[in-house]
This record gives sequence, C-alpha cells and structure tokens, in this order.
Amino acid sequence: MTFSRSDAVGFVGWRGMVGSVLMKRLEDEGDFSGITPVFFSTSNAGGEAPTFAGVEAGGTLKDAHDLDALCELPIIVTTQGGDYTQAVHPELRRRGWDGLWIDAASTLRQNDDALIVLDPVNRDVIDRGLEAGVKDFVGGNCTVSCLLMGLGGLFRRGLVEWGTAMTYQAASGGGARHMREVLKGFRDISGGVSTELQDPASAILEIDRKVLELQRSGDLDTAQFEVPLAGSLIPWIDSDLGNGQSREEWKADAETNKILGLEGADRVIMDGLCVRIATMRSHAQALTLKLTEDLPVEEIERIIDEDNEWATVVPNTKEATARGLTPVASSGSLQIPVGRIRKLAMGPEYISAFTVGDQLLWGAAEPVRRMLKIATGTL
Ligand SMILES: NC(=O)C1=CN([C@@H]2O[C@H](COP(=O)(O)OP(=O)(O)OC[C@H]3O[C@@H](n4cnc5c(N)ncnc54)[C@H](OP(=O)(O)O)[C@@H]3O)[C@@H](O)[C@H]2O)C=CC1
Ligand SMILES: N[C@@H](CC(=O)OP(=O)(O)O)C(=O)O
Repeated sequence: MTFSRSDAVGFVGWRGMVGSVLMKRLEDEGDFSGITPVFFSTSNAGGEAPTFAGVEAGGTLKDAHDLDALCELPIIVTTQGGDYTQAVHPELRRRGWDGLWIDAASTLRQNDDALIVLDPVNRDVIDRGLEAGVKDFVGGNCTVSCLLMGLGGLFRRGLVEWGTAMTYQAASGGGARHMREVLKGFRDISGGVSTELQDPASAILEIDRKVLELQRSGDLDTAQFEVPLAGSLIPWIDSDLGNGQSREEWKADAETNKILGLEGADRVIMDGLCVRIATMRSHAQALTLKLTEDLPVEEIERIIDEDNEWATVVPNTKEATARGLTPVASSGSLQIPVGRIRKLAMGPEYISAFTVGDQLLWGAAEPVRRMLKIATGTL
C-alpha cells in the first residue's frame, strides 16, 4: 500500500492532552491542507466533528471502536492511550488491515514489527522501516525522546558508554486531571494558611506545621496521584516491575537503544530514577554520562548544539541556567535546552548535563505529527 497527501487520515484521541497539542501543531504547520481528516471518539460518536484551521471534514464523529470504519482508512493516528491501542490494533490487524498505525502510546513500542519514531534522531531507521513494509510507528517515551533530542549528537556518534537519567517529570505527564489536582492542591494548601501569609511577622514554623498537617490529613484531593503532589514529590512513575525498577525507568535503556537501532555490544547502558514533581508541563532530567573519550567541554557543547536545530546549549553559569534551563522556559517551545555540562570529579570521561523539554511537544505530539508527514511524503 502506498500513501499520498490526499489520503483519509483517521484521528483518535484528538481532544486529549497530547491530541490537543497535536491538533494545534497540525494547524500551525498547515498540515491539514491536502489530507482528509476523519475524527473518531470513544465517548461521543455521532457528535459534531471538530473544526480546525484548514480542516474541511465537518460531519459527525465516528465511533472509535467501529472496526469497519477504521478498516477503510489507509492511515490512523491515535493519541487515545494504551488501553485503546490494546483493544483495537490487534483486531484491525487480525482482519487484514494493512494501513499505517501511528501512535503515541507505549503499548506497541517494543514489538519487533513496530518502530519508535523520532525522525531528527532516527530518520534512517524510519526510512528503512517504511521500505521494508513496517506499518506500526510509535512515538517514544517523553523523557527518552526529550533526552535524545537534546543530547542525541553524543549518542549518535557512539560517544556514550553509559548514562543515568534522574528525572523531574511534570504533573501533565499523567494527563489533564493530574494537572488540575496539583493546582487544587496548591490552592488548598495556601488557603489553609492565608491569614498567616498576609502577616509578614507570623511565625514561619507555624505555617510550615499547618501545611504539613493538611498534606498528611487525607483532606486533599489525591484521586489521581494517590498522595499529595503539591508541595511534595513522588519518586515513582508508571508500574512496578517487581525488581526495584519502575517501568518508566526501564524505558530509558529499552527505548534509547531501539530508537538508535543499537543491538548487542553496540548498546548504550541507560538507567536512573524517575521522579514526579509538581510542575505543570515539561520534563527535566539530570544526567551523568560516561563518554567513550576524554573530549573537551567545548567540543561536547559543539556536538550537542550542532546535532539538530532544536538542541540548544545553555552556558554553565548561574544566571543562564536559572533563566534558560527550567520548565517555565521550555514549556510551549520546541527548543530543547541542555546545560550544566561539565566534567565530573570521577574522571575526564564523566560529564554531567541537565536538560528540559516540553514533553507534550517533542515528547509526544511532534514525532507523531512528523511521522504523518513522512508517511504522506511531505517531510
Ligand atoms: N501526557 C503526556 O505527557 C504524554 C502522553 N503520552 C501518551 O499519549 C496517550 C494520551 O495521553 P493524554 O493525551 O495525556 O491523555 P488524556 O487523558 O488527556 O486524553 C485521552 C482521551 O481521554 C478522553 N477524555 C475523557 N475526558 C476528557 C477530557 N475532560 N478532556 C479531554 N479528553 C478527555 C478523550 O477521548 P474521547 O474524546 O474519545 O472521549 C481523550 O482522547 C497515552 O498513551 C499517553 O501515555 C505520551 C507521551 C507524553
Ligand atoms: N509516563 C509519562 C507519560 C507517558 O505517557 O509516557 P509513555 O508514553 O511512555 O507511557 C509520564 O507520566 O510523565
């Protein structure tokens, strides 16, 4: 099956968080022009289809579980989530559907016949896959994709022997309701000490005691995160693999190597700890890398900066770091700042780095958007 710009493209999950960011990017880049979008819903089939700039689709939403309707499409783009992929994708393939499935969920990532897409880093792997008839293309884990967009130059040149990624992941990584819960938590906490806050002379330890009491009281809404995240953190993301590692931590090694197409002795060893923090958007990570060579810091910075148009080196100074290397600086931007690059005391091959990127853009929507363009021959 070959694909063209005029093909009908089914969109599932377009109103979710990743889906909304994807729709905005498609609008901003004029990507709706030339394709025929067909919008699906798991909750509102028959409802009015959305209108985006450049979309002429109109009509009504189709049922996202209607296999007959899905089978008619040459390309399906889904940002609906893993449960949906698990339920629908195998059924479509069982029916012999041989269209392109472009997905943001992790479900299919490690399948032998699926590729993880991050084209500024692995366009060669994607092109070879398309040529070989691969039909399932999946965006990578958000922290892994942001890491490789930032420091891909070092990895692609085989300069990394191993690395640890200690992450600081935003509430939005869990979805829209998680963001709301954190904001409500901050509101309730500050509301509980509003009188004391208005009085600059009030005792700070009394404020601290009251805040902690509320956080431990069970009165804060913790429906999404299970424990209060506002004013705290949770050093565990995704499921428990039973060996002390979280699934989010496992993805660092599994997905980095799959994206880069590294096997056997060529594999880079990656591990770390993944931590949820009470930021709204953008995932950050503190890295320790053991390089295969003792390279000058200036050379390391040059390799990172020149690898792609989005990786940007932030000078390792207090002021530049505080201004340019934060979730506040990176959110809403495709730029991936990389800073705190310096040699560590362990030896000349050991470096630190810190990177932060909008996980809804390069970590989710953007690789999927670009894969659609690659598939339709416009990138
Ligand atoms: N959030 C992130 O940072 C990242 C997410 N991903 C992956 O992307 C997939 C989708 O994640 P995400 O977008 O965060 O999920 P969301 O929960 O935001 O959206 C998923 C679906 O939930 C339904 N939904 C129910 N209530 C609402 C509501 N109030 N507003 C919007 N949608 C609602 C919608 O389906 P319907 O319209 O059919 O009812 C929507 O398509 C997941 O597989 C996730 O793992 C990957 C990388 C990063
Ligand atoms: N697990 C990420 C978001 C995500 O959806 O990742 P993945 O696509 O690998 O399941 C987070 O919570 O921040």
